[in-house]
Amino acid sequence: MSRIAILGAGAWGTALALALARRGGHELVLWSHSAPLADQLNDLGENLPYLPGFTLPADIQVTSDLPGAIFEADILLCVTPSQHVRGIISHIAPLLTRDQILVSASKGLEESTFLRMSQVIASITDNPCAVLSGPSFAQEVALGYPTAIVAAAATSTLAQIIQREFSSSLLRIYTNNDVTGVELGGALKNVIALSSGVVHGLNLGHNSAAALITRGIAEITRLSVACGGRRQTLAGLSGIGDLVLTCTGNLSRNRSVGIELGKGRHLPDILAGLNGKVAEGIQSTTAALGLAARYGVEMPITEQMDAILHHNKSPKDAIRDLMTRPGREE
Ligand SMILES: NC(=O)C1=CN([C@@H]2O[C@H](COP(=O)(O)OP(=O)(O)OC[C@H]3O[C@@H](n4cnc5c(N)ncnc54)[C@H](O)[C@@H]3O)[C@@H](O)[C@H]2O)C=CC1
Ligand SMILES: O=C(CO)COP(=O)(O)O
Repeated sequence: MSRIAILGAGAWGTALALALARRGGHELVLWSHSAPLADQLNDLGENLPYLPGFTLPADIQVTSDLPGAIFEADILLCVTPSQHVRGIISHIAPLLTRDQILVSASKGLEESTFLRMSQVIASITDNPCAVLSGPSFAQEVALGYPTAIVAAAATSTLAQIIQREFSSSLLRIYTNNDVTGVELGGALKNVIALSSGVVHGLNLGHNSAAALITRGIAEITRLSVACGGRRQTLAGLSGIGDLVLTCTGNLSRNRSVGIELGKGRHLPDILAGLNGKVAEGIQSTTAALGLAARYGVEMPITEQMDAILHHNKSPKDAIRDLMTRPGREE
């Protein structure tokens, strides 16, 4: 039996803990950065703030003791919001043994450095690192609905270890050795999901959403290829798969934030209503534009999203400016 430490007790960490518990075969520890939340999880057996309605099996250990959680863990599944990954990995790096595997399931870019999560991790430790990404609303995974995602690692051996350890009849895992494409697909779809929410909030119908999904994958692919990813990866689960899910699914937080922006609400008010839940696209928009500038890649939707989020541009003006750009070949 291997021991898996799940670092992050938000919706996704909790849903993965439930999926792994159902699968069986692992000793599971779920770490929360918040001691009161860990106590509440232990007392109630339910994650009320982030994933209410699901009972955590008693054999999942819940703790806020980070060194204790990672001690003798074979796999450390890092599933905190992206902007906290550096702090947590820096904290545990001196405690890691060489063969402990790190897996990032966070979907975002570091706002200040534009780095993907596996790059953040590699800048701190040489431990093996893989990535999990793909279309997977936490609530649906917790409900046990069939879900397919990708395990990406530089070597197929490592990707296959993750495939083997996480697969079940409800969670199908494909492998991929294009870590760059898989991570950028997962992070950048959040930016387009925000924009898809904006057109929904403006009541602009289905054509506009389909246009954003299609032109969104075009700009995600351009940037990913410029960064060294494979075009084909963006046609997969962690590209178009996750993009379609989050641009159309009502469970997407990024899309929900976009809807509120489209309705004319201000970002600080919307964020206050999220009660600590993350919409990663907000920070990833800034980082994506930074990468786009570095590689000379055109990202018109991301640019307009940045203007709405961070420069008070009105959503209506942003859509008008997208529609009136000079004509292009598809
Ligand atoms: N919710 C979902 O359906 C999915 C989420 N993801 C990704 O998983 C990552 C985590 O998202 P969720 O679990 O949804 O989060 P969430 O929005 O449910 O909860 C926020 C999390 O941030 C934690 N947090 C707050 N301050 C912190 C700090 N200072 N240090 C460490 N942690 C802190 C909270 O304890 C909580 O675990 C994100 O990158 C997200 O994109 C990926 C797939 C599905
Ligand atoms: O990544 C997700 C599903 O694959 C969840 O998307 P949101 O963060 O927009 O809710």
